[in-house]
Amino acid sequence: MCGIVGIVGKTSVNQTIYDALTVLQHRGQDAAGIVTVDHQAFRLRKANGLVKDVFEPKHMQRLQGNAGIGHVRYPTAGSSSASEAQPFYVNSPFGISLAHNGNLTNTVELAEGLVKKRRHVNTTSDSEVLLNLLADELQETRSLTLSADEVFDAVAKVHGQTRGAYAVVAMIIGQGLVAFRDPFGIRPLILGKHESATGTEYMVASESVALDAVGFEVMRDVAPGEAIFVTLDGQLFTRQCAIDPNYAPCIFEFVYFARPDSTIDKVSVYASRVNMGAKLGEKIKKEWEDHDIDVVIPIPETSCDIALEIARCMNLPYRQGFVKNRYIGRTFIMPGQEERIKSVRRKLNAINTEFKGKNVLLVDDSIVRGTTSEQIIEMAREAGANKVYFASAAPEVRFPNVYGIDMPTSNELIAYGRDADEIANIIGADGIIFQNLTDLVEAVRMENPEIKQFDTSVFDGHYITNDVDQSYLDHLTQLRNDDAKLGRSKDIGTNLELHNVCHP
Ligand SMILES: O=P(O)(O)OC[C@H]1O[C@H](OP(=O)(O)OP(=O)(O)O)[C@H](O)[C@@H]1O
Ligand SMILES: NC(=O)CC[C@H](N)C(=O)O
Ligand SMILES: [Mg+2]
Repeated sequence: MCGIVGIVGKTSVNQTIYDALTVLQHRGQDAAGIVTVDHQAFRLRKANGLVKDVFEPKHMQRLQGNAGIGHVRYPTAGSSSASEAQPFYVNSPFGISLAHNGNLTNTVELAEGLVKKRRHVNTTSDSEVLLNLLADELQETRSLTLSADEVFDAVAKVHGQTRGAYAVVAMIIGQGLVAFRDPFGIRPLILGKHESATGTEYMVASESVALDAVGFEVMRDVAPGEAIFVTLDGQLFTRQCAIDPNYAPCIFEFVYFARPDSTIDKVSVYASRVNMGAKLGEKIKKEWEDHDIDVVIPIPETSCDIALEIARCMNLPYRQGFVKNRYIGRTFIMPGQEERIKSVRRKLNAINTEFKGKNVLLVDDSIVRGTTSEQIIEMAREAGANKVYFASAAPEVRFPNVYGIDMPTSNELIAYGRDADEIANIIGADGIIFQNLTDLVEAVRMENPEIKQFDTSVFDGHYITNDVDQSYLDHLTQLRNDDAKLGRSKDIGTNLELHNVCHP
């Protein structure tokens, strides 16, 4: 789940993009990049690492210009090499740079098509394919100055060919900023503005929190299928570019990915999590009528708001029994299972007094691979808990994700082919309870009933783009299982590296 940002400002945008990326860091910890437009040249800095480590003062100085885009990466395609960090660049037409959140499901077919058009894609990244596709459509225009309609026609043609999830920002030299969202709006994208002394500045970002952090005011969500074009002198154009847009945002954004202080598609992520807590609390009361739970304890950080509501609903005390090391990032989006396992104990530590002799209900937003729950239950027992129950605010995750969350194989999912008792057994819980899918959907929809459906594929195997079959999933397994990823990581550095050219 990557984070993207794009700004057309009236003064230098480097610091604003940097600041926006720091509050989108929870969406991708592997790599970061910024491109700015400095007169007729792109300035680029991208590398592996966190935002604070990637951009040193010397890089920031080079990132001159009043317009730019930025990206934080959590890889779901290709390798994790720095050369596959984003934004990507292509020199024709005009010079285009692009950053993408999501994952295409027909990358192979699109890449083959590009080869036939004599376009070269140098990496295994789906985002570089997407950039070349956009470039190829823009190439059809003949004018030196693009009109908004020419840009929108190109986006419409991109929609016509691509399948999967994509929220995109792209910068075209001499022309402006383009942003668009796939026809299902699977990944989030929001538009904002800032009235400066010299005119209106526009910004698009993955989450509203990025706008808040840099003093931009939210205008609205970019609609599924819609495109935004902001000229370099600050004129805003918008158009629906999909033939049949069909709102179906990814429900996992609300469960886990997004920050609670963001609003996505008019849904407060925080409020939706509180609703998840209320629904799950009711279910626990109903199904475990004679429970002997003494205390509710969240597994920081994402589940805290959910657990607090469960405790309120069940009339039980809520205690922060685990302390989170604030310097360790999110474990789920770390690249390898070994690192994820090690990081749970580095990240969370128990306060023994909160567990000693008690029957505790541990709450998490979700159980995916079971990496966290298994170790946390062990820690609760080591801390002296009597019984350890477990509640998950999301239903059992049984199907791979193909839209920008890196869980490509069923086998790695703890709930795959197992019922609740078997899962409880493996993670060592005395009892386990999962949210119902209908309750989860309702918890989010309560905040915006206009959303009629969500992508819930990880729970029910129904892939909203209707193009995902078993052979595609098998292909994905082959491509992205841990061994394959490890193999590819050895290639790091062998790609043509068209980035970080430094003029001292
Ligand atoms: O079953 P698993 O494969 O372990 O995945 C689920 C866990 O991973 C996430 O936490 P993470 O540490 O990534 O982030 P957080 O601090 O935002 O909760 C999520 O909140 C669950 O705790
Ligand atoms: N999580 C994402 O949005 C990933 C974007 C893109 N597919 C990549 O791997 O870089
Ligand atoms: Mg967590």
